[in-house]
Amino acid sequence: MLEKKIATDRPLKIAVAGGVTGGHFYPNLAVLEEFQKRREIEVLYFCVEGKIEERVLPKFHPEFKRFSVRVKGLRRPIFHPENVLRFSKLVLNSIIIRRELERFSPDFVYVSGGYVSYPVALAGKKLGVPVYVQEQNTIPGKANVTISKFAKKVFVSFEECVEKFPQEVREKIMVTGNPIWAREGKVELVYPTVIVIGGSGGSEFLNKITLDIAKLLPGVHFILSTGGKKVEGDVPGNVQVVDYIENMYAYWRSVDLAITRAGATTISELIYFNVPAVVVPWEGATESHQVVNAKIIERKGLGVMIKESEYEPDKLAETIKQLLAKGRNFQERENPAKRIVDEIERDILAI
Ligand SMILES: CC(=O)N[C@H]1[C@@H](OP(=O)(O)OP(=O)(O)OC[C@H]2O[C@@H](n3ccc(=O)[nH]c3=O)[C@H](O)[C@@H]2O)O[C@H](CO)[C@@H](O)[C@@H]1O
Repeated sequence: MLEKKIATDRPLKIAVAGGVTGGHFYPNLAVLEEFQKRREIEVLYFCVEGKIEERVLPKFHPEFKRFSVRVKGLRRPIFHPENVLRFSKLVLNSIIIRRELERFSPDFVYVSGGYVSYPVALAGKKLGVPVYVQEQNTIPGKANVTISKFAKKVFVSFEECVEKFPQEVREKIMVTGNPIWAREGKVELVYPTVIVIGGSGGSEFLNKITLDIAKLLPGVHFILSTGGKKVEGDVPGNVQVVDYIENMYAYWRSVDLAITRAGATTISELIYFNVPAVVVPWEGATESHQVVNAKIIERKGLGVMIKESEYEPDKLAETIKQLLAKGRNFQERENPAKRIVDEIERDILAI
């Protein structure tokens, strides 16, 4: 089928969904900013009420239109009684989303998972515009697998993700890497500084081990992002506690080491900015995907994975000393956002 191509001299209209957690949201921001470097764009971002995208977007991109949906994801296991109400709300929201999308009339839809991605992608399909879906993890989320069946292209971050999609969609998959939100900038820090990031929502476990380790390593400065989670216990003088860091790209470039959970986007950022790391996967994540993610850091020789059950303060302090002694080989790679934007432009623009 010969598709109508879009003229390059008018703004591109992009409908976007993906958020709730930073792991889904920041890769979208990276792609939108890459488009913005190249041409004028108009964006309608479908946010989930009260979540990260609703908070961060207006600060960095007040020019983007936003539409907030009040929704909660379905509970696992799927036959949970509360899901009856949640499912009805999803249906109602789907109708509202479709109406908003028609009104905006996008050139294409771009989604990255999380619970509004599916209704937005489906509405895009019904409207007859191309739908693109991006997966951050090694194991794809259920919504993304469903969307992949009618998507024009599927962008994945890791090679091992391809075989997790049904056979019939594999030819639409491109292994691009996970787009990185990498604006310009660095921060001035004392040497050595270790940053602790428990994903976008923080981690009580990482909060706890930071306090232990900081006592054992008084000469090391720690920055602990709690994601708003409580820090229990006395905070030593060498630990700086913050609720959330809005300019992570500047910190990734400037720290000497990171201690993190193994969310896919965090892992991709560690690799992109080449940050030595101790990675402690959250083992409750769906299908233990964080353990799979964490192993990538080991394979790349960038750091070590420690499981919660294997944690011993003295051993971890020793590992940190060794990684710090090795130093940092700062190096930025090509941003996967470029490959994704190149591909979409080739598809839809009359160039
Ligand atoms: C609990 C949960 O559902 N976790 C999932 C979620 O996690 P989560 O949102 O925690 O995902 P990631 O760890 O992958 O990404 C966190 C993002 O937030 C940013 N950040 C974090 C702290 C901070 O202070 N400032 C800041 O900007 C990081 O730089 C990164 O861009 O999405 C990931 C990607 O789909 C999944 O792999 C995770 O398993």
